Amino acid sequence: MIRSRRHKNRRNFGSRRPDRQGAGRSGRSTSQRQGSRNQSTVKLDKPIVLIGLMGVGKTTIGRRLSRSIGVGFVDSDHEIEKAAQMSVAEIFDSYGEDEFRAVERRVINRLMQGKPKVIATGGGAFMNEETRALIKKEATTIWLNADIDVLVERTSRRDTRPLLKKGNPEDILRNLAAERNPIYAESTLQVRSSDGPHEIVVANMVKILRAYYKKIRKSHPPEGEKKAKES
Ligand SMILES: Nc1ncnc2c1ncn2[C@@H]1O[C@H](COP(=O)(O)OP(=O)(O)OP(=O)(O)O)[C@@H](O)[C@H]1O
Ligand SMILES: O=C(O)C1=C[C@@H](O)[C@@H](O)[C@H](O)C1
Ligand SMILES: [Mg+2]
Repeated sequence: MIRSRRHKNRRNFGSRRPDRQGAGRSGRSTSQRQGSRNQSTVKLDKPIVLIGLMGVGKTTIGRRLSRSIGVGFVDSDHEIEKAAQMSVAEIFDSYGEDEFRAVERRVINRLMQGKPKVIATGGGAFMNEETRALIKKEATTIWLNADIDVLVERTSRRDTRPLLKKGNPEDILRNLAAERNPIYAESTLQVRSSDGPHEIVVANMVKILRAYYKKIRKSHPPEGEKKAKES
């Protein structure tokens, strides 16, 4: 089992609670403070979990989405790297993918506790049966999707994804899309991550989220509202 270098005596290092990470003296995270300036705060009942292939924008779009709706943001790959004090590539090299997936499940479980926030996952997280069951039970999921040629270009910008080093990145992404897309399609919502400014994708996400919350709150009004209607 991977052990945190910072927490050598702690087993299951992925279980540390993150609630106040990135929080300033106000106790609110940077993205919460920035979000409150944008006047588009959305009240979340559950975390929003972003899923999709490598390079689709889970991290960069997710961070912007969190600012835009005034909630916190965390990224499971970054949290794993922080806890292990190793990069994702080093974890794959030293411990293998199975161990990475086990740590990823624990970290995502921890990240879903506490105040609802936006959580960007690694591209393979939702493919793990246990992790998927946990995410589907506890979160609203958004599948970010894009064409393969767009993903090839975006992932070519950084050499940090171990799965893409095993051969031709375009072939690997095509195979992963064929295998994963039917599973990603189990998400609550889907959004295209087309090329162009990130803000356009974020605005589209906010629109789709608002429509979804409106629909579910109409069919399942919060307890307070239900009582008011009954009386
Ligand atoms: N909608 C978009 N338009 C233009 N560029 C984008 C868009 N979304 C992401 N990018 C760019 O693509 C690259 C990869 O994005 P990002 O790291 O957010 O992907 P990811 O889904 O988190 O990937 P991974 O699963 O490997 O963590 C970054 O350079 C990012 O700025
Ligand atoms: O798609 C995947 O399986 C991965 C995506 C990255 O975010 C990392 O989580 C890791 O490189 C594996
Ligand atoms: Mg990412």
